[in-house]
Amino acid sequence: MRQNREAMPPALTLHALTKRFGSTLAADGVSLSVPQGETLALLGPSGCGKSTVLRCVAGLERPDGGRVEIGGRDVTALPPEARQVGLVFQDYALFPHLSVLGNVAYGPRRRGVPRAEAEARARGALALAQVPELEGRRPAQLSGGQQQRVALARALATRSPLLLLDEPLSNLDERLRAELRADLRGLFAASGAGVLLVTHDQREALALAGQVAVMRAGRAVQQGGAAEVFARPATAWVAAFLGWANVLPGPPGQALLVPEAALRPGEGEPCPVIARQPGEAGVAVTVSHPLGPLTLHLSVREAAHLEADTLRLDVDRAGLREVPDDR
Ligand SMILES: Nc1ncnc2c1ncn2[C@@H]1O[C@H](COP(=O)(O)OP(=O)(O)OP(=O)(O)O)[C@@H](O)[C@H]1O
Repeated sequence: MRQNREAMPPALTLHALTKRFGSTLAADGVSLSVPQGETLALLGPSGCGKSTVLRCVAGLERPDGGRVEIGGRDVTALPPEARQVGLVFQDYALFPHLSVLGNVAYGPRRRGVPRAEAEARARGALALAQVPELEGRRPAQLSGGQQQRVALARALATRSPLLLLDEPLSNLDERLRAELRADLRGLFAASGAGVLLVTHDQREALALAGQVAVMRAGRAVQQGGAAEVFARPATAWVAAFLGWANVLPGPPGQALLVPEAALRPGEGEPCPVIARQPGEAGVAVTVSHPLGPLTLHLSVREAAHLEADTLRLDVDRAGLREVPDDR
């Protein structure tokens, strides 16, 4: 199976995709690839161009330059309906006058699949999204989380080789988001589709995607395996965006990345504690260290090392990395 997949063209390839809105360069030569059956998260702060890239892939925006290939086919000039993609946006956009089953069967029906077959596919997709019991309801009779599952089922029912999701969990409360996040990865795998997922949420990217592309001001600044990108950010800006607490000034033009794994509380010289914040499983403390202010999370047991207003802290210098400071 795996060999077959590798021999197949990627689900999606972008070559130097560029899109302007007036003087805003929303996408600035973005190149990336989503292998068959894999999920790539497009991750970046608000306004960096994530949705623009996704909309160009879907055919909802026309790029000013570059090429979009889906399954090895150049679709740059094709209208959305000819592109074979399943779309899930943050506002669901279900048809209010159709039942859930009608909504989910709509895609295959439009592609000429006979009604019985389209409804069978829709039921299969609703089962995958774990809401088969909702098929007779109208969208107005669904909760936000249910609507989002139906929107996912609708995208799955198209059996498109590429699914595009724009902040699919952002309208849900924290509990529902955690619940659906846990299901999505399995759902993506079961679909076999390539998935391009837009999110500004680092945790969501890490939980859902094997691959990550970090975007900043229209450009894809770092791409790779999700764990690798999080563990080895290429620049200070990427590290800070990914939530690294300790990005310290380095030699001119450089920053020093200090992973928490390089910090040894309870060893070394006493350092003054300059801030402390209770967390879920212990306490986050910031100490003044000769390298700069360092923040670390202490378990309840490690917090025993805190003495009055100091913490002994040793830094394993072998674990530090210098990267360009592009902040
Ligand atoms: N239709 C449009 N007309 C003019 N400018 C636009 C349009 N769509 C997007 N932009 C601009 O292009 C840039 C990228 O927007 P985009 O929506 O792609 O960012 P994003 O990363 O998806 O942001 P968010 O996370 O806030 O949704 C922004 O500066 C935005 O204001």
